[in-house]
Amino acid sequence: MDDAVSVRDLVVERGRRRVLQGISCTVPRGTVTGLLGPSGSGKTTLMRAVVGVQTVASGTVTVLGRPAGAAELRRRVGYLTQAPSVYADLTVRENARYFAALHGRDHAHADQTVTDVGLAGAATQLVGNLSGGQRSRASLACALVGDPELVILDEPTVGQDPVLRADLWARFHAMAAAGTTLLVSSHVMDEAGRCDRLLLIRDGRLVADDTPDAVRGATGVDDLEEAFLRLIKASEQEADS
Ligand SMILES: Nc1ncnc2c1ncn2[C@@H]1O[C@H](COP(=O)(O)OP(=O)(O)OP(=O)(O)O)[C@@H](O)[C@H]1O
Repeated sequence: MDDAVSVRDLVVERGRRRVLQGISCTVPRGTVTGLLGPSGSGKTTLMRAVVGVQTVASGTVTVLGRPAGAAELRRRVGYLTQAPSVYADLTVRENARYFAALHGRDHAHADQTVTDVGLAGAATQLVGNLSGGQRSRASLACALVGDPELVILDEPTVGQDPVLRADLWARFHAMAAAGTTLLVSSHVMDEAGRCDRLLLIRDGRLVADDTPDAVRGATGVDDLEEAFLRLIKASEQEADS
């Protein structure tokens, strides 16, 4: 099976609104797949459905060959939410070691993961005293420390400076090269070009599911932001006709 995630005809309603309107897409194994779209387009909702914590109205979500949310997937899927999920009264290192222990990993592995997200210099600081960007990276370390086969990252680079963002993307690609599958959301279009594949959603509908080069080729423009605008206009014209 080549796809880590397969979504078919997914419909999700939240607060009586239909926020995913029949999405079908796949995330191939060993890739960094970008999930892009404007604020409120449904990125987090789709990620929640993949993790298995979102009630769905209809459709199917298959993750690593099992229904999303199956108990056996818990150790195989890592999820970074937008709200950092770390203990404020523990240090970065203590947080990483705690989550590592839950996955049967040792201290050395936890400390390496802290270094991998660029937090070696803050390892002994209490998470409650960190900046927002640092806290987000501490949370990332805890999501990655169990070496999940599938990693779902909701806007992992928000609040990071350009050098750190580049480092994190290099890290994501190294993980993919080693066989991990990553689904990474962003509403920063300049990050789209860093992905192997792109899923573009708008108003709960999929507008593109392709490689960055194929998106450029289909629209005839090099700039991915402009390419997405063209795809959105084309999809709106299709919907109106
Ligand atoms: N708990 C909720 N109850 C009702 N509606 C919700 C709830 N959470 C999200 N929504 C709505 O669902 C839609 C999709 O939200 P979602 O968080 O998936 O978007 P997003 O693309 O991740 O946005 P952002 O980039 O701002 O994080 C939005 O219109 C939002 O207002």
